[in-house]
Amino acid sequence: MRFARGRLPKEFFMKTQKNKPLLRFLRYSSRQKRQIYLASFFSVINKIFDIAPPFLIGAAVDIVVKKQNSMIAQLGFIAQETQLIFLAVVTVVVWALESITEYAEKIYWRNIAQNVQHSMRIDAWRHIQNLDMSFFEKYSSGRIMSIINDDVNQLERFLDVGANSLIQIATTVVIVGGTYFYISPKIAFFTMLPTPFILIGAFYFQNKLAPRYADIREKVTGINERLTNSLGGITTIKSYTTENWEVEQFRNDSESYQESNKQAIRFSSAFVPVIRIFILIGFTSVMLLGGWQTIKGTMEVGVYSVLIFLTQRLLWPLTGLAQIVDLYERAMASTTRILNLLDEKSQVTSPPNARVIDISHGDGKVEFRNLNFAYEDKKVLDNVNICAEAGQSIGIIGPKGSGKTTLMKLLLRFYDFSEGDIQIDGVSIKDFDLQSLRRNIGLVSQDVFLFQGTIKDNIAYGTPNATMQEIKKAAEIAGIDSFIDTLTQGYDTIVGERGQKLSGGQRQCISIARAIVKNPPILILDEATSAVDNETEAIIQKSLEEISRNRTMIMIAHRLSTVRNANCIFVMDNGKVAESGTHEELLNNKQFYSRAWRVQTGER
Ligand SMILES: Nc1ncnc2c1ncn2[C@@H]1O[C@H](COP(=O)(O)OP(=O)(O)OP(=O)(O)O)[C@@H](O)[C@H]1O
Repeated sequence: MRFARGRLPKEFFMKTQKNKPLLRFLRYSSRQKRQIYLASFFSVINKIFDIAPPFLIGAAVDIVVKKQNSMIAQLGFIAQETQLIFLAVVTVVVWALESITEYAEKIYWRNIAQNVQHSMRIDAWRHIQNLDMSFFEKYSSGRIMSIINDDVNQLERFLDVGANSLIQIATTVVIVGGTYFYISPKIAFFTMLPTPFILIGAFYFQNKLAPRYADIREKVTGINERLTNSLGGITTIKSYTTENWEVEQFRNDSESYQESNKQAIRFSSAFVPVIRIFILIGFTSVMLLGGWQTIKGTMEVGVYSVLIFLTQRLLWPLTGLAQIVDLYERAMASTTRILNLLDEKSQVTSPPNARVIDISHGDGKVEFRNLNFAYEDKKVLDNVNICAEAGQSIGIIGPKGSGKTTLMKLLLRFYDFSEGDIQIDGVSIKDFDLQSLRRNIGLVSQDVFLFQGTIKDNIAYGTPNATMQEIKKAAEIAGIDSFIDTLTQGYDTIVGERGQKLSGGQRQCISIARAIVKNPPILILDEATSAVDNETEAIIQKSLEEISRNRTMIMIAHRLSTVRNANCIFVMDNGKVAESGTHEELLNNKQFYSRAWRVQTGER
C-alpha cells in the first residue's frame, strides 16, 4: 500500500488507533514477565535513591539551623560534627546504592529490549516462512524487510528508555506527592495542580502523533520497496539508462518520508514548551506559598528547602513525558505493523490428522481430476484432466499463459483449488501433511533462484547431508560438471547474489543438479532447460533417462524436443487440455502440437 504524501485514508487512522497495540504488545511480551518485574523493581528502587538527595540537603540545613534540636540529633547524635559525619555516611551509602540499582535497572531493561526484539524478529520470520504464496503477492519484499528490520528496531529505544522513564516518573509522583501532602497539603495541592493538565496534554499529543508515526512507517516501507525493486532490476536500469529517473523517484520517496517526519516533529517539539508553562505555575506556587509560611515562622527553613528541591524533582521529569510519548507512539506504530504481520493467517494448511506421505521411488501416480482454478476472479484452469502414471514421464506444452505452471503450483499446494482434485496414488493432496507433500516433489522452476554462497551449497540446498560424491554426480547428470571443473575454486566458487556471476544456462543446470540431489519420487521440470544451449540440452536429454528412472516426471516446455520422448504429452490451451497423446499420435493429429513441431524443426 502506498500513499500520496500527507494524504492517508481515514480507515488507516482508524485501524492504527483501534487495534490496541500496547495491549497486544504486552501480551506478546508476557514471556519476559519475570525480567520485566525485576527491571521495574530496580527502576522503582533506583528512583527512591535518586530522590533522596533533597532530603539529605534538608537534613544538612536542619543540622546547621537547629543544631542539637535537629532531626538527626533525635537519633542520638548530639554534637553537630557527629551529625554531619553520620549524614555524610548516609549520603555515600545512598549514592552507592543508586549507582548499583541504576546499573541493574539499565542491564535488565536493555536486555529485555534485546530479547523482545530478537523473539519478534524470529517469530515474524518463522511466521512469514510458513505463509502462503498469496501473502507474498500482497506484501512486497520491501515491506517485509522494513517490518523485520526497521519496525523491530524501533522498539529498542522505547523499551530501553521509555518504559523505565515511565515507571520512574510514576514513582516520583507517588513519593514526592506523598511527601508534600505529609508536609503541607495546601502546598501539595498547588504543586500537583499542573499534573492533570500535563497528563491531558500527553494524551492530546499522543493522539496527534499516532497517525503521523503510522504514516512515517509507511513512508519507510516506500523507500525499502523502491530500493529492493531497483536493486533487483539494476540490469534493466542500466540498459535503459534510467539511472537519473531512478534517483528522482528515490528523491520523491525520501522527500515524502522527510515531510512526514517534519509533521511529527512539529507536534512532538511543541509538547515540552506547553508542559513547561504548567510546571512554572507549580514551581512558583511552592516558592511563594512556602516562602510566606517560612517568613511567618509556620514552616521550618529545612522543610522549605526540601520542598523547593522536591518541586524541581517532581515537575521537571514530567517534561520527559514528551520524549516518552514520542517513543511510545513510534514504538506502537511499529508494533501494530509487526503484530498485524504475525496475525496473517495461512489459507493453505495441513488438515487435522494429516497423512505424512512417503512415496517410494517408482510409485507416485499424479492425477489432476476435473480441476478448476481461478486466481481471485480470473479463471485459469477449466476442467483439467491429466494423469501421470507412477514412474512415467509426461510432457505439458501450450502457449504462454495457458495454465501450465499453475498446475504445478497447485500440485505443490502453493494455492488451493476449490473444484476438482489432485491425487497422488489415489489420495487427495489436501489430505497430506503439507511439508511431507512438498518433500516428495522436486521442482526445477522456470524462475531459477540461486542463493548467495558456493556452487556446492546451492546444489546441496535442501539436502544438507548430501555427500560431495552425490553433488558431483548430480552436476554431471545436469551437464554442468565440466564447467565447474574449469573454475579455480571449483565447487567452492561463490555464485554471487541470485547467482549473478553465472550465465542463465549455468544457473538452470545447477538448479537441475539441486533437484537431482534431493532425489524426489516426483519431479517437475518447468521450462528447466529453456536457457541452456543446444549442446547442454542434448546432454540433459541423454541424462533424462537416468533422471526419470524410478520416478514420476512432469516436464513443461516450449521446446518440444524436451518432451518428445514422454509417455504422454498434454497440450494446454487457455486453461483446458486441448490435445493429448504420444509424440507420434500428436503429430498425426495435425493440430497445435504438429504445427508447433513443424515450426520448431523447420519442416514445412
Ligand atoms: N499469482 C497470480 N495471480 C493472478 N494471475 C496469475 C498469477 N499467476 C499466474 N496468473 C495468470 O494465470 C494464467 C496462467 O499462468 P501460468 O503461469 O500458469 O501460465 P503458463 O502456461 O505456465 O505460461 P508460460 O508458458 O508463459 O510460463 C496467466 O494468464 C497469468 O497471467
